Amino acid sequence: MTIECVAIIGLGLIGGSIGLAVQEMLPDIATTGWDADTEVRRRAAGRGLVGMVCETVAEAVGEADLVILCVPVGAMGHAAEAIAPHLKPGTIVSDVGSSKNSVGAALSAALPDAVIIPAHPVAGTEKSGPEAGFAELFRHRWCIVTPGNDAPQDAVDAVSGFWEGLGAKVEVMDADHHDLVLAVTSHIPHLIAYTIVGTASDLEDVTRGEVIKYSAGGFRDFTRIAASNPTMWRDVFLSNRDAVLEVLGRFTEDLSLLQRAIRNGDGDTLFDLFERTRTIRRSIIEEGQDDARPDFGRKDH
Ligand SMILES: NC(=O)C1=CN([C@@H]2O[C@H](COP(=O)(O)OP(=O)(O)OC[C@H]3O[C@@H](n4cnc5c(N)ncnc54)[C@H](O)[C@@H]3O)[C@@H](O)[C@H]2O)C=CC1
Ligand SMILES: O=C(O)C(=O)Cc1ccc(O)cc1
Repeated sequence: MTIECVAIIGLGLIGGSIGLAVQEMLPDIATTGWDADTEVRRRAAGRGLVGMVCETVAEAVGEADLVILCVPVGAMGHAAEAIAPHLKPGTIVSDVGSSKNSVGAALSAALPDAVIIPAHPVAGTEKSGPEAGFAELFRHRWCIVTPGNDAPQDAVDAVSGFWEGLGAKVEVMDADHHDLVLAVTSHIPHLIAYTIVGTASDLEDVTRGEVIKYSAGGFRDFTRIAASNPTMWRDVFLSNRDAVLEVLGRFTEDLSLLQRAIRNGDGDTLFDLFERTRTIRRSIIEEGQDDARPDFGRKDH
């Protein structure tokens, strides 16, 4: 199955990065794009995020062999309904949503006859919008593909090959497992960051100026994550509710154990945990997965 034309719906950080990456790394594939926001379309055209920014969704997807929905998870169903009447037969529809179960269900409901191959590039930043995209975003990063049981293998291979062409490493997984893994590695860490930054800003005896002035590395790192797109992350937590609540339950139990250890002066419990967690950080650095920004995340950096 050859992909000659890709349509990107949603021209923000991820859609824009895909558009730039295809033009740079897969120049034989034509790119079209559309965004519901007129101003985003104008800025996307200005940056040349895709070969042609279209004024209608029909124009954007009509010739596409692959359509990739790059909108917030809560908007995937609407975007799928908008493209539905305009697809040519055999077009593959994919997405980049950070949660996969609910998105897969929304796409199947809106596009009962389409070939749907959901995917999630596990690469991003705290930034959003058409100015935030860059072509190298996916290089050396994982992209998880979550096809349904009846998905045609040639379409799975086409989507996997597409992501590999953008420099990503591909793993195929079922959507349930994806959602549990990402709850641990991405969704709960974001929730923790949002919480601690909120807690700091609510402390009555510590001024806002002091929080900013004395923000040592730890708090500063949390503020980067807590600056992430509110619409996108609201949708992630609402859509991956079950897995997030499952992992959050475990997390709060573990936090209570640490609370008790501190109260009891139990240094061994604290030390043993901190020693164990340090090895995880070392493994991430050895894997070359330590930063999402350009020029990072490579062993040769
Ligand atoms: N930001 C990140 O680091 C990552 C995000 N993702 C996923 O990628 C998707 C997009 O996220 P970003 O690019 O960061 O967001 P973004 O906010 O930068 O871009 C989303 C774009 O979608 C447009 N949009 C919203 N509803 C629409 C609709 N119904 N039809 C057409 N356009 C519509 C918005 O106008 C906006 O320009 C989300 O589902 C997110 O979960 C996946 C990996 C990383
Ligand atoms: O900026 C960061 O640290 C991220 O975690 C980016 C990110 C956000 C959402 C995803 O689904 C995947 C990656």
